[in-house]
Amino acid sequence: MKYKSTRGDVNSITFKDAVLMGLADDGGLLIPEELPQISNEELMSLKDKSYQDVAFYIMNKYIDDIKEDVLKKLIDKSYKNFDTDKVVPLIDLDDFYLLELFHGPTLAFKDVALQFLGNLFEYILSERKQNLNIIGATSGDTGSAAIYGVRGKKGVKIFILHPKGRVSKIQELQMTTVLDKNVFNIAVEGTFDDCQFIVKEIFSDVDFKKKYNLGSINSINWARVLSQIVYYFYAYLQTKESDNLDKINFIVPTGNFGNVLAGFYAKKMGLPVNKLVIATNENNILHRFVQKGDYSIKGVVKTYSPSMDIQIASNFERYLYYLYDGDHQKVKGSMAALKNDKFIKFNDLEIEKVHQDFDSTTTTNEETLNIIKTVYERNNYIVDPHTACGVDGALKLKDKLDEKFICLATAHPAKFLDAVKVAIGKEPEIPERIKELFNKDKRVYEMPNDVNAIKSFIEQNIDE
Ligand SMILES: N[C@@H](CCOP(=O)(O)O)C(=O)O
Repeated sequence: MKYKSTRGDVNSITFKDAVLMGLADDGGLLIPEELPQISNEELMSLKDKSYQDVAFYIMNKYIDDIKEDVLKKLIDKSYKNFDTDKVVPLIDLDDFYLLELFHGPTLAFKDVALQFLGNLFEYILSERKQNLNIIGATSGDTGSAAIYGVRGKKGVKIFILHPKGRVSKIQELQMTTVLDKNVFNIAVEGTFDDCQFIVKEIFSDVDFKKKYNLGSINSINWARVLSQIVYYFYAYLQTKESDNLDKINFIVPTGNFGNVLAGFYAKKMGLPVNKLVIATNENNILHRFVQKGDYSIKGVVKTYSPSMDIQIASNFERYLYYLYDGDHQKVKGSMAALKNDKFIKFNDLEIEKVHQDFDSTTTTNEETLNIIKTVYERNNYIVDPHTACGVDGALKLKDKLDEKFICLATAHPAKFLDAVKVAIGKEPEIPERIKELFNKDKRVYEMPNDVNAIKSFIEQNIDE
């Protein structure tokens, strides 16, 4: 399988090169040249297989420059640090299923991809005798998952930008208490969108990127999306509906559009999915897009689900490529319009096409708290505020969509103690590894929202 850019000026590169390139050198995002298909027979042959086996089967369709036995080893190593054999267990709560994606080291779905990406980087870098300087932006969960994915790996430094005061206390501690010399946490005076903008600006300086071997751990990186495609298959295979190959809806709490995009790829590969529902909080640009074709950027508001406090979803560009039937010029035009005019215009035909695959919901802060309470009282189960947006969406759409829902439970509630306490009057059970964070030393660099200042900080601390 070869990879190309959504903007058309990078073509035919290998999987390993795509992983190291991160953001395509023409400013676009890398996508596979073809979409591998999976037949119903193949799908059924995966039933009762382990997560690792399903991961190998799906990923191997997209990777032809890593030997099969090496890929298997990388996958096995990546899921050793999860606290359940199933890696991502599916819970049946009668009205809907919950896919628990938070059993990795940092208790969020990001671990599923970032444990793999850390091992993949290590393997490719040692093969090429190369160093890597990772630069990433986080609204809360990616940062710690990336740091845990690469800590202790040789030849890697990592710089993570987070919006100061806009992540939860636990999310902040999970990042800033890692004191390894190769880890740099930068708290930026701004929003996640500002952080992501800075990262993309730095990557767009291709000379700088090449001089310092810059790499990406955000879902800009194709390997992130690929690892996440796997759990859509694995989740489906665990449902009762899969016995008859019946369709199912997935509802995905959405910020940067990487997670739901992975579901889109799974659907395009042949997984029996009815709708992928984009669940947003009050930062609901993607909901306005799906419902009315209104993709206009408004200010980011702070919510109980900070990881989704995003207006400019980086993976949207990958989806645009498919919406525009592979027209690179149209993708470039829309991305330029978004940068300059702060909106993209869509026509009715395009929105009709969006509705073939997607539906969407939006959840207010108040509704988020209500849902945490409702699920707790009804099911004796505590969902985190991001998952709550998904569950809220599933309940809102259950009369419209007949098929059963799988709600992606994207984080452990202990990461959001304050919100949970407001909702149900008590804290969830706190895992030992979270309790320990409160007694640890911290290191964080506070910086202005300024590309040049951050670029020169990185340059001073980077390896050539
Ligand atoms: N919600 C994310 C934001 C970054 O998204 P990514 O999927 O591109 O890494 C976070 O928690 O950091």
